[in-house]
Amino acid sequence: MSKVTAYTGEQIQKHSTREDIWIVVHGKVYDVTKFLDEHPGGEEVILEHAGIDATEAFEDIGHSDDARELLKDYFIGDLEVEYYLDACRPEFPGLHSADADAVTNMPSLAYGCFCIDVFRI
Ligand code: HEM
Repeated sequence: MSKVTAYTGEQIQKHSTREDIWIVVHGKVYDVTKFLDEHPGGEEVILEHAGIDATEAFEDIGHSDDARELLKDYFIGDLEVEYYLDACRPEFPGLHSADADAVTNMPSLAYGCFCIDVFRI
């Protein structure tokens, strides 16, 4: 099985233009450059989340199961563990500790620091 690449917040933030745009949803990184034109909700809302975590916006809209399936086509890797948690990286808001996915979908802990505080909440 091939290893999934994990990207840091800094790496992801470099891809924040219309020509090269990555976003993060539930700890997974997506290259949505080719999807921008096709997004039924328009490109503007995706551009607003260029290079950052779009989980909250994605969920607030209440995307369909089809939309969630579609995400898979654009998957390029995981968000590195240390960027998962707001507490660790306030400048790159990751998943919130209350989000069960943050724990269940967490990639290998081998990727750098881990913020233990989340489990105390
Ligand atoms: C790669 C990420 C995304 C994918 C694959 C995606 C996919 C879709 C799809 C398939 C729809 C049609 C309705 C549905 O099936 O739910 C949709 C609608 C929409 N999406 Fe996204 N979306 C993404 C990211 C976002 C983000 C980050 C926002 C930020 C707010 C957003 C906002 C919207 C809005 C406003 C609509 C229109 C809803 C409506 O007019 O009924 N989407 N999206």
